[in-house]
Amino acid sequence: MTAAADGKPAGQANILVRDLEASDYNKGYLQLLSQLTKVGDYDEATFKARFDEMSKRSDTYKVVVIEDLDKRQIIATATLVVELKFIRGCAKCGHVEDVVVDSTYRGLRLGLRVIEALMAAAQELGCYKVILDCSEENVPFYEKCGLTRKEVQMVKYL
Ligand SMILES: CC(=O)SCCNC(=O)CCNC(=O)[C@H](O)C(C)(C)COP(=O)(O)OP(=O)(O)OC[C@H]1O[C@@H](n2cnc3c(N)ncnc32)[C@H](O)[C@@H]1OP(=O)(O)O
Repeated sequence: MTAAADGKPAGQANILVRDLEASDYNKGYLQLLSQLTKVGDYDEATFKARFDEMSKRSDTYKVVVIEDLDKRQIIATATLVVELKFIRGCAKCGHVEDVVVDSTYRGLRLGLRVIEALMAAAQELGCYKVILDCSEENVPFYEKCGLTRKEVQMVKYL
């Protein structure tokens, strides 16, 4: 991705779609996530410990990122969590979480790219469906990604 002088992206992207790496702590991964929600204040060792826990469960967690190779910056991410079920012959259900594209890179189909990557991973991992919760305003985006509206979300914070 070449960025124009005003900071807005322009031209063809020099990007890489790949799995999250521990070194992405230093490429703005948490700053990107903070554009989605509160991340909290913690150091690199804490990030690395959580990264290692997730890496050990690679059949359960898949975190996809897009790196701007010129800036060495993480500009998009999404996470797949695979739930093991007893129903449907011990099926697996994929949950998409924590989808965010850096505000200066939105509208460049990078959101679509991370969702496509997760859908491919969900298929490879044997999920029979993929579900997610989102705001009303993001429904058109997910419809463009091939999902359809179903049921409602409920929550209780603990
Ligand atoms: C499960 C969850 O995590 S839900 C949380 C989702 N994340 C957020 O709300 C964080 C803030 N928002 C963002 O990071 C981004 O706006 C995202 C992730 C929602 C979308 O990423 P982008 O890279 O901007 O979207 P992208 O360019 O891939 O859009 C794909 C298509 O959806 C359309 N689209 C994207 N957002 C919207 C929208 N809000 N309303 C209507 N259409 C939209 C685009 O126009 C495009 O259509 P096209 O194929 O006809 O060109």
